[in-house]
Amino acid sequence: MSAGIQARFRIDRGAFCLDVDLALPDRGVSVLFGHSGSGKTTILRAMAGLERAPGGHFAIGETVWQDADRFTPVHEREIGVVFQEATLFPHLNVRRNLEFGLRRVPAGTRCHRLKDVAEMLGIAHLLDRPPGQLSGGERQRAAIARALLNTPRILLMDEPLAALDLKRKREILPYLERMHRELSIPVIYVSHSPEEVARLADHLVLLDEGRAIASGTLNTVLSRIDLPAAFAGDAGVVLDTVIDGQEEDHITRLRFPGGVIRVAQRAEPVGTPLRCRVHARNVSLALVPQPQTSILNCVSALVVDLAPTDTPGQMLVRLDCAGEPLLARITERSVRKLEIRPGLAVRAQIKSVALLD
Ligand SMILES: Nc1ncnc2c1ncn2[C@@H]1O[C@H](COP(=O)(O)OP(=O)(O)OP(=O)(O)O)[C@@H](O)[C@H]1O
Repeated sequence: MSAGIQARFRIDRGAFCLDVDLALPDRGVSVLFGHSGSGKTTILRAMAGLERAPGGHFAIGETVWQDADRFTPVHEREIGVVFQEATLFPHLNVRRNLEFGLRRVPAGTRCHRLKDVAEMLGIAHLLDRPPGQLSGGERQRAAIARALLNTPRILLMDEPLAALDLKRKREILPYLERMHRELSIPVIYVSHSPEEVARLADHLVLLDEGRAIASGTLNTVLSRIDLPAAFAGDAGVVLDTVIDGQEEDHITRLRFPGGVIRVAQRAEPVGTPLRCRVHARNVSLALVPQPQTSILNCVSALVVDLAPTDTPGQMLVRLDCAGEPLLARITERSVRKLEIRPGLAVRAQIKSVALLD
C-alpha cells in the first residue's frame, strides 16, 4: 500500500505562522477549508515549491520533493496548478493552449489525451476559439484541461471557482465532479465554500490561523461537534446514497446504509449514486415514531454525543445511523425534555435534504 501524501510545513511570517503536519490520501479530492488568511494558499504554494519552508517535508508515496536535504524546484515537480483566474495565453486558441500542457506526454498518445480531457471538461467544441471568446467558466475549464494534460502526479487547485458568478459556478461543478470520479491522481483543492466541500471533498482539512484543527474523511470532520465555529449555521453531513426506486406522488426513494430517504422525483435510473447534504438545522428528534407528521423522512439512530453551539439555547447532537453520522440541531429545552444523552435510541426526522447535483 502506498504511503499517501505527507506534507509538513512550518513558515514563520511574524504575524502569521503556518505549522501543519498533514497525511492526505493519494487519491480523491482533499479540500483545504478555512477562513481568509488561515493559510490555505500558503500550503498549496509550499506543495508546489513556490514557497520555501525550511525543514519541511513533502512527499507523494515514494516521490519526495522536499526533505532535510532536498528541495525539488517547482519546474521539476510534476504538478498541475489551477488558480482563481484562468491563466491562458490570449494569443493562442484553446487547442494551442492545451498543447502547451502536453510536453511530458509521449507523442503517440497526445491527440487521444487532448480529445479525452477536452471532452471530460466539455470544451471539445471550443478548441479553435481564442480565450477572449470564452465565458469565465469555459476559460477555467480550459485551464484545468491544460493542467491535466501535463500528466501531473498531483493537481493543486486554489479556489478555481472563486472568480466566477453563481451561475458559472453551478455550470462548472458537474465537470469537477466528473473529473473527481474519473481521475486517479490526487487533487488538493482550496475552498471556503461549504457547498464545494460537500460536493467535491473526500478528505477535509479544517485550517485556523495556520494550523490544521481537523483532518479526516469528509463525514468524520463534518460530524465533529467540537468544532462549532467551522461551519456554524451550515453544520451538517453528506450522505452518499443510491436511487432505490420510484414511488407514487412523484417521489424517488434513496437508500443509504442508515435507511431510506424520500425526495422529489428524479429521472435517473435505479442504482444511480446521489450525494446529498443534510443540514443539522433540518433534523429534529423524537423518542417514538410520529405517525401524525408531514415529514416523510425518519430514520432510527443512536445519540453519540452533544455539545452547545455558538447560538445560546441551541445544541448540536451527533447521531449514529447504522454507522453513518448525522447531526441534529435542537434546543436545549428539547434536550432536557427528551432527556437526550449518549446511547439513547431516537428517531431522527429529516425535514429536507439538499441534493448535490
Ligand atoms: N508573501 C507574503 N508575505 C507575508 N505574508 C503573507 C504573504 N502571503 C500571505 N501572507 C499572509 O499569510 C497569511 C496566510 O495567507 P494565505 O494566502 O495562505 O491565506 P488563505 O487561507 O489562502 O486566505 P484566502 O482565503 O484569503 O486566500 C495571511 O495572514 C497573509 O496576509
